[in-house]
Amino acid sequence: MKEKNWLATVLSFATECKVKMILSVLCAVISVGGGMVPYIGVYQIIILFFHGTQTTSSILFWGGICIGGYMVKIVFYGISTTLAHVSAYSILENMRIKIADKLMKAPLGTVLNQTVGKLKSVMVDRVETIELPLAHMIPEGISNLLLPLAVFVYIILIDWRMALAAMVTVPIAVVAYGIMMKNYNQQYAEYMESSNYVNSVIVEYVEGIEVIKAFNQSTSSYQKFEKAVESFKEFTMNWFTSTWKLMNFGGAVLPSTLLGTMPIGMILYIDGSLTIAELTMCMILSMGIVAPLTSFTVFVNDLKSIEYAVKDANEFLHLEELPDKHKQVHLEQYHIDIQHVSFSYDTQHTQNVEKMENIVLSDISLKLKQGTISALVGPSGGGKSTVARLIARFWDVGSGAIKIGGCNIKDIPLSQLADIVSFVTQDNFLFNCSLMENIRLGNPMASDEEVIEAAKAACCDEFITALDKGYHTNAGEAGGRLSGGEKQRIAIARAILKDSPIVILDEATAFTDPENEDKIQKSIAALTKGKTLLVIAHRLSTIKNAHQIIVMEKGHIAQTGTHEELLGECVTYKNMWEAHIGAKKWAAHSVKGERKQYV
Ligand SMILES: Nc1ncnc2c1ncn2[C@@H]1O[C@H](COP(=O)(O)OP(=O)(O)OP(=O)(O)O)[C@@H](O)[C@H]1O
Repeated sequence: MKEKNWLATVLSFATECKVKMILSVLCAVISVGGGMVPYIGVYQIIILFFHGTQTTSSILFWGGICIGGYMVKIVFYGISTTLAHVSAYSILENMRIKIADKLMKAPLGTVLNQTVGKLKSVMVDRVETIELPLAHMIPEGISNLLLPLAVFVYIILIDWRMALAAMVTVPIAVVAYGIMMKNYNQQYAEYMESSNYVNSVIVEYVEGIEVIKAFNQSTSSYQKFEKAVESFKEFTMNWFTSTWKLMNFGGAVLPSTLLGTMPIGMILYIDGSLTIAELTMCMILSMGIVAPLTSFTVFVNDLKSIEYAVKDANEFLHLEELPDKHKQVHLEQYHIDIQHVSFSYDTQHTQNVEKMENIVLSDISLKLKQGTISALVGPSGGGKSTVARLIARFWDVGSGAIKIGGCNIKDIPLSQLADIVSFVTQDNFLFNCSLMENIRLGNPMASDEEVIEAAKAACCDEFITALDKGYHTNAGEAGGRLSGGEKQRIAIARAILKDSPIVILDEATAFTDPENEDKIQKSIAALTKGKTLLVIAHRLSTIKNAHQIIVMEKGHIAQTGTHEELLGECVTYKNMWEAHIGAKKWAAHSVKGERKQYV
C-alpha cells in the first residue's frame, strides 16, 4: 500500500474536527483583518495632522477605530487559537486510538516483537510533538503570512515603488537562509537518527538496570549512556554553530526595511511624487512587514518535526492486520488438528514452502484429542513455542492449516478464539489494579466469590489473604513482594476463571521451585481438568504421564508416543530424560519430600 504523505495522514485524523479547523482558519483571517485596522486608523490620523485638520473628535474617532480593530484581532486570534488547540488534541487522540487499535488487530507476535521503549516513544512522545506546531500553525502561521501580505498590498496602494523598496532586504536574507538550509533535510534526518539513538540507549539503560547491577556493568553501561548523550549534544552544537552566523545575519537584515524605504522614500518625496504623510506611513508599515515573516521560518522546523513524527507513527498505523471473521462459529468439539503446517517468521506471507526463508516449522502434522494431555518437548529452538503460538493465532501459519473442532482457526473470529484458548506463559503480567481485578480479567462477569474460588483452586488464597489489603491489594504495590511462582499462580487463577476448553501452558512451570512446585502442580491440575491441554515443558517429570509426548527437533517432529514408548524408541527423548533425572537427583539432595506430577 502506498504511504500517504504526512499532511494527508494528519488530515485523515481530522475528519471530526474539520469544522473547527475551518472556523479556526476563518477566525485567524478575521484577526489579521482586525490587525490591519490600526494601521489604517494611524494613517488617517497622520493625514489629519499633516493637513492640519485634526480635531479631538476626529482623533477620538480614528483612535476608537484602531482600538476596535485591535480588539477584533485579539478576540478572533484567541478563538482561532482555542479551536486550533481543540483540533490538535482531537487529532492526537484519534492517532493514538488508531495506533492502539492497530496493535490489537495486528498479529500478536508482531506487536510482541516491538520494544516497549519504541512503542512508548511513538505513542506518547512522537505523537505529542505534533500538538504544539499543529495548534499554533493555523492562528500564528496564517497571521504571520497574511498580515505582511496585507500590509504589502496596502503599501502598494499608497505607492508601489515604496512597496518594492520595503522588500529590499528580502533577497539578501533569502540568500543567507538558502545557504543555511542547503543541507537542512539531511541534517534533520541525522538529527532524528541521533535523537532516536540517544532515546534507545536511555530506555535500554533504564529497562536493563537490574541486569546491569547484577552483572556489575554499571561503569561500562553508564559510559555507553554518557557517550550517547555526549555525542547527541555534540551533534546539535555542531549543527547550531554551523548555522548561527547565517541565521543571525538573516534575522538582523530581514527586518531592516528602512534600508530601502528611507532612501527611496526621500528621493520620491523630494521628487514630489510622495507626500510626507505617505512617506511616514510607508516607513511605519514597512517596519511591521517583515518581522512576522521571520517568525514564520520557525514553522519550517515545526513542519519537519510533524513530518518525522507522522513517519514514525505510520510504521504502526500501517501494521498489517490479521484477517478476522465476524460471524461466530458453532463448535461442538475442541480437538486440535495441525495439518502439514510450515512456518517462517521471516517470510510470513509466503504460502509456498519452497520460497520460505529460515523455516522454523516444516510440514508439522499433529492431532490433539479433546480432553487429553499432549506435551511438546525437545531441544531449545526446535519450534515448540512456535506451534503453541500458531494455535493461539499470534501469527498465521505459512502453509497448511490448524483446525479446532474441525474448523480452520482462520474462520473463527479472533475474539471467539481468544475465549476458546487459554495461553499461560512464564511472563505473568499483572496490571496496575487490585489482585481481585487482575484475576477477574479471566472472566469480567465473575463475582467476587467466583474470583476467590478460582484463587483458592490455584493455591493463591493463602498468600493473597496474608497481604494487608488482601484481594484489594494493588498489584503494583504487591508486585514487588510477589514471587515468580506466586505471580504464576495468579495467572493460573485467571485461566481457571476463564474456563476455556483448550489450555496451552508454555513453560508455565518455569518459575517452579521445589517449595512451591507442589502448589503449582495442584493449581495446574485444577485448571486443566477435562480440557484439551498442550504443555511445553523442559522438566520432563511433569509431563511423564501425558497421553502423547511429541519430540520436536529443528522444526520437525522427531517422534510421538507415550513416555515408555519414547524411552525405547527415541534417542533424543531418552537422552533428555536421563539428563533430567540426573538433574533431579542432584536437586533432591537439597530438598526432601515427594513431588507430584500434574499429569
Ligand atoms: N518472534 C520471533 N521472530 C523471529 N524468530 C523467532 C521468533 N521467535 C522464535 N524465533 C525463532 O524460531 C525458532 C524456534 O523458536 P521457538 O521459541 O519456537 O523454539 P522452542 O523449541 O520453543 O525453544 P525454547 O525451548 O528455547 O523455548 C528459533 O530459531 C527462534 O530463534
